Amino acid sequence: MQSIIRIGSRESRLAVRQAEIVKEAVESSCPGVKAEIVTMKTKGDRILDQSLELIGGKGLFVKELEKALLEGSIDISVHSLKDMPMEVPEDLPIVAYGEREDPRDVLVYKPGHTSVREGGVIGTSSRRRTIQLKKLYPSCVFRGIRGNVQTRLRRLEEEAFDGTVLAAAGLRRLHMEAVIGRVFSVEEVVPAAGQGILAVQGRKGEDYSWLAAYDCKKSRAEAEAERAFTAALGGGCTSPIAAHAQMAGTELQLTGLYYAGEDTYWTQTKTGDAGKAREIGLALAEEMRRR
Ligand SMILES: NCc1[nH]cc(CCC(=O)O)c1CC(=O)O
Repeated sequence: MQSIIRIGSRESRLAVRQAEIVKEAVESSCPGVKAEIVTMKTKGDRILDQSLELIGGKGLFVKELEKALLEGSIDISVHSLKDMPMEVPEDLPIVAYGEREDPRDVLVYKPGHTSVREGGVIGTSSRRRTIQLKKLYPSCVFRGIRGNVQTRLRRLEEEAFDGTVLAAAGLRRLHMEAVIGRVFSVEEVVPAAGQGILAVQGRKGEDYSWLAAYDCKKSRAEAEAERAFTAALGGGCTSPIAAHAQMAGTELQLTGLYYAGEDTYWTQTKTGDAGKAREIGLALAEEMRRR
């Protein structure tokens, strides 16, 4: 095994922090192995003035890193699983899943405030978050706010936003829990497939046994159920599909959110054998589509 591992990452603070989490895990479980982080700017990071859905979707955050993996300039790359397209190239599979951080969405208030005023403006570019928050804040207006965590918090402070929705996981990894105003339960706001899970992408056929200690079987099962559901309903790009799985013992419970158009949606839960995570995802998608 080579003793210097190169970990590819996007340049944002959150992305680098996530790569560091994997670096620390690998270095501590494999004595003698050192890792270095190689950062690159992706198209998704460069184009901030347009909706992701319009410029090409989630793939924009991973393409540059996939090219580097294929060329061999990095050995693995670390991503938020939530940002990975449902179809991963066959030669660049996900080779490990991190233990899940807090999967919930949170609301951050404008500095100095403890609520969102009646008729206030909530910043989010996510249709998944918008349709669910409209029920909780029926008087509010929802406006797009792209950019990484730091950019969004700055815009919340400087622009006409009363609150913004972020993933708890990102804030916790950055040790920024202090900005959290309200935490939404996974029933109030069903998270995106993979939210809170880190995905390590690698090259097919390569020996990644040094990641075995990092790989989390529970995250893998939950991710497979959530991503199978989302992929089956054509999500991941423009439709606001949500899915959240929880594995306990040998059981896995999956809640899916099905979007029927014009802000109409419903949720449904299915439980089954955790060893059949993908099948649960596909079956729930089928049941919800037929309803
Ligand atoms: N789209 C950006 C993104 N991708 C993953 C996370 C959070 C970390 C995670 O879900 O693991 C975030 C930030 C956010 O939604 O607030």
